[in-house]
Amino acid sequence: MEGGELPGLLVNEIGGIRGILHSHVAFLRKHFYLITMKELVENRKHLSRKVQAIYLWWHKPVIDQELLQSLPNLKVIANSGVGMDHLDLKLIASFGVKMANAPRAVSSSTADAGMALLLASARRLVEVHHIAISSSMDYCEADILGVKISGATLGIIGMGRIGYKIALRAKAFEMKILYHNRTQRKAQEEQAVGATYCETIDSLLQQADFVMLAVNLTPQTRNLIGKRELELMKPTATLVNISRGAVVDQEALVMALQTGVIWAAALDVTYPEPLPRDHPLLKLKNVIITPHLGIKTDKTTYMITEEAVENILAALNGLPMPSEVLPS
Ligand SMILES: O=C(O)[C@H](O)CO
Repeated sequence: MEGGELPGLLVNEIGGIRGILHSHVAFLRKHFYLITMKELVENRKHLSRKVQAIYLWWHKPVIDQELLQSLPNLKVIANSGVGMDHLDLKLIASFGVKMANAPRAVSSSTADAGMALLLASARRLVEVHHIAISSSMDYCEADILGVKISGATLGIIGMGRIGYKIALRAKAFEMKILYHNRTQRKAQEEQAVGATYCETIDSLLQQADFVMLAVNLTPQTRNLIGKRELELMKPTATLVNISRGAVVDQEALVMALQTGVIWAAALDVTYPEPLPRDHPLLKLKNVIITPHLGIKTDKTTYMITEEAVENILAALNGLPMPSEVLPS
């Protein structure tokens, strides 16, 4: 069955490690004739002309010149997340192909994940879980003392949708909120959560008990937090990263955590992902690492697919796309 006149949608695979979720297939098939990369490779002559859209799941399939050249009717690529750092936007645009991300769907869950990491790190949940399930349950109270959340200062770097949702959550936890935003000051958001704007990242780093990274990865934010920045942080502070691993100089971070320059780190993102099993970050007690958990809830992933479909259909029908991303 070829889906009648439905437009062809290329996906990496269905299920598996880098495939769209089985639970989304029926919904996608209402609108598209689904083609997997394997099917495309096996039947290029027949299928390549059918592909009008690509839905990227966990950055797959890889979009390169060869793939773009092989799909003469491709009109739009939708990404299952907000970060587009894995794509060469200029290359894609040069083929006349539009692009979209999914900012509406991802922000709440990513902010939840950031807050979960902050809380887990502050109260040492992973360490105490291991104590609780160990046979002896012997521990010295002084060894599991954490950081009090209410009254502590959170510094958010990047006050976009996700940064703002983190601020809303932090307000409910009675935290003092500082933020820095590279492009513009966010007066409305500031007022809504009682946040204080820091002109410079340095001043935020010096004051915060928790630093939350919520920026996109761009050439300007790569290695934004290096040795110098870590040394500006309080020795009692925690770094939480929910953006991209490459925003932090990981070697400098390892050193800072090993030598007590900062107290702890909680990372949803690293480079590479996953880290090699012998990576020093995996050996440190003052680090919590989650495997890019941000969007991973049943409802969020479904909403992402809905947002992708909305964008693809708009592009195919010549309508404005709700979350179009233009090359900068
Ligand atoms: O970019 C995002 O929205 C998440 O990191 C998932 O890729």
